[in-house]
Formats: sequence, C-alpha cells, structure tokens
Amino acid sequence: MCKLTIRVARERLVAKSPDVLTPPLGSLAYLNNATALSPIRTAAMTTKDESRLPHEKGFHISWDQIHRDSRALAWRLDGKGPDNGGWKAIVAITRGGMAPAMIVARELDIRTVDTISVISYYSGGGAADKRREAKVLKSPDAAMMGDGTGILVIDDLVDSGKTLELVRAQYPNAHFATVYAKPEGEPQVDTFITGVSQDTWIFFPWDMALQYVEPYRGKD
Ligand SMILES: O=P(O)(O)OC[C@H]1O[C@H](OP(=O)(O)OP(=O)(O)O)[C@H](O)[C@@H]1O
Ligand SMILES: Nc1nc2[nH]cnc2c(=O)[nH]1
Ligand SMILES: [Mg+2]
Repeated sequence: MCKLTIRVARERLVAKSPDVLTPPLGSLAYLNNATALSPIRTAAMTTKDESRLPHEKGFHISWDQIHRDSRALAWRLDGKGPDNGGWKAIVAITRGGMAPAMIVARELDIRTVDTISVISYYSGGGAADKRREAKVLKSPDAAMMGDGTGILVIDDLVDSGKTLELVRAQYPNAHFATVYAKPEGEPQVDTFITGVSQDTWIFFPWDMALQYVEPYRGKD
C-alpha cells in the first residue's frame, strides 16, 4: 500500500520535473516561470525516512540548471536599471550569491562587481525560541554604494528573508534579485526566477558530489 502510494507520487513528479516544466531558453514563458516547482527525486533522498515521500526532502539544482536560471535572471533584469536601463554595479551576497552574480555580470556586461559578506545563524534558547539572525562581516565600497541606487544585489535564494532584510536596511534603493525564492522571503526580493515551497531545502551544485545510488526498487 505504502509502496504503491510512493510509485504514483514518483510518476507524477517525473512528469512535473523542472526540465519538463522549463520552457525553451529565452522564451517569454521561460522568463515568466516563477511558479512553485515540485522537487525531483535524486540520490540524497534515499535516506530512510518513512514519514516523508522522497520528493519532500530537497530540490537538487545542477550546475546546468543554476547557469540557465541565472541567465534567465539576467535577461529579466536587462534594461531595468535607473540609468537609461543600465546598472552601476553588481554586489554579490557571499557566498551563495557569487556564482549567480558572476553569470549575471557576464550576461549584462557589468564590470564592477563587489561583495557583501553576510553570515546567518540561529539564535535564541529552546527550539520554540529559535530565530534566524544575520550579521554583515564585510561591506562593499561605501562610496560606490551610496543608498544603493543603481546597484544590483544578487543572492542565490531568499528563504526567511533575514539576509536580504539586513542588506536592504543599509541600501534601501538597491534592487534585490535572487534566482530562487521561498514564500516567506518573497516580500524582500524585487526580482526572482523560480518560486520554491517553504518546506523544500534547495541543494546547490557547490554543496554536492556525484555518488552511487541504489535502484528505486532496491537490489536483488
Ligand atoms: O532568507 P534567509 O533565511 O536569510 O536565507 C537565505 C540565505 O541563506 C543562504 O546563505 P547562508 O547563510 O547559508 O550562507 P552561504 O551563502 O555562505 O552559504 C543563502 O545563500 C542565502 O544567502
Ligand atoms: N542551500 C540552502 N541554503 C539555504 N539557506 C536558507 N534556506 C536554504 C536552502 O533551502 N538551501
Ligand atoms: Mg548565502
């Protein structure tokens, strides 16, 4: 009974996998694809946890996917800056924002790229009291930043929104863009490409490695 349920879910998920959902590169439909994606089943989901379906554990992003989604972000931002459509500079939020920022900088031919180093952590006492906090470890060039006008601040994702909230407080006129966004953090982001449900953990290629995985139906 349980096995049947999982199989049905798996087939539905395969049909709705991001590759199938993603329209051709460069098409308007691709750029408007800011809808919640169903995570796909991959290697890291084989850990036994009977209380959850395999797809509930994570959304695994390949290098190819982050490259395509970051390019889509760049195209959406093209011509939207305050200086005749142009942007003054890009600021990547380290560390996760660095790869998308590099790709956007290349696509839009923006040569000035700086970083803001943010570390986030949980504070508070017991589990019920835990709060996400963020702290700036290194700021970008103050003269360049001003109040943020013309600056494109880029991160890989927004989750609780704490990281962007902190940076936005310092540069209120900057434009905040992420590749992925969870609902709680959406109010903090001006432009994003793909919405992901709040209970999904996004795994990035820089956090993963290829490894052997047992067949879905198990070994003989
Ligand atoms: O919206 P939030 O809840 O603040 O979460 C989003 C932030 O969390 C991750 O960074 P992380 O702090 O893990 O550090 P890293 O980029 O150095 O890996 C991610 O890259 C975002 O910057
Ligand atoms: N890699 C990763 N880092 C995060 N930080 C906050 N949420 C996430 C997430 O879903 N994935
Ligand atoms: Mg980060």
